[in-house]
Amino acid sequence: MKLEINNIHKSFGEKQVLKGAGFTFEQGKIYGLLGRNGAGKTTLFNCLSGELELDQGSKLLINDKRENGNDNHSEKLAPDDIGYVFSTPILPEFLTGYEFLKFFIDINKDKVSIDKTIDDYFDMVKLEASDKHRLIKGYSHGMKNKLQMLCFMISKPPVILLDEPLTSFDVVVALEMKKLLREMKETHIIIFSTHILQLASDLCDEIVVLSKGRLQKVDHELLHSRDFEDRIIEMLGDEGESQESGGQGKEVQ
Ligand SMILES: Nc1ncnc2c1ncn2[C@@H]1O[C@H](COP(=O)(O)OP(=O)(O)OP(=O)(O)O)[C@@H](O)[C@H]1O
Repeated sequence: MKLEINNIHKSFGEKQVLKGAGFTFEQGKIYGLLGRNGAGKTTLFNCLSGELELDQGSKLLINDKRENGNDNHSEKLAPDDIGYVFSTPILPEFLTGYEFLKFFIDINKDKVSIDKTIDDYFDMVKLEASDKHRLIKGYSHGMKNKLQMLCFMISKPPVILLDEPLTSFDVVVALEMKKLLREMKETHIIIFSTHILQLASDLCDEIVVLSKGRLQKVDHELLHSRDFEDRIIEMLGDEGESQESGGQGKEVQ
């Protein structure tokens, strides 16, 4: 399975944020999306999730399965294909975690593993028994993110977007979530935005930089090299070069 985005443009009034962003994201990998403040990472996620209309461009989900004699079956990315973990989680605060999850499981009955109970799901993200029956309103940011992650483990959308989620987790939970994401990547396309370079090099299989409205892949070799941070900072600071580069998934070495 692949997510192919082509020539995405998005402006707010006079401000052009995405200027022909293109890239192919593959199942089985965690992609780290890096970019300066205001580069357009959230805008890109909102365009992918359908929160925002594209001004121009396309987004296709390509399944590598044989259908009607064709090897690849591609279709427009639909909102249901996306699981979006917001940096500020949006959840019904007037319900308890347990009530919310029960409701979510009920409306996703067809997708739920029958061998799992609500408590099993809570155990998967290590949410304390005492917290399950508390109102979501009183949950910490990290606990709300965990609940969002649980929703995607239930509804299993093929593409998961995470907008700086791990920054709100304590070290123990962050480790658990990293483990979870590594397990989930086999069956999903996972893209997460972060400003923490250490986290990106530790967790991600590929790094993609959003600069001047376009996406650039960072050479895989660089990911675990000693020059990684210096090179990324150079790329993020090098506005002129990225504007000239064309950026349709261009690899930076
Ligand atoms: N709804 C909107 N209306 C007008 N301008 C917007 C809107 N959403 C985003 N922008 C502008 O688009 C640009 C990109 O914003 P975006 O939030 O996508 O950046 P970001 O890379 O996620 O930034 P950060 O790392 O600081 O979270 C910013 O200049 C922002 O002010």
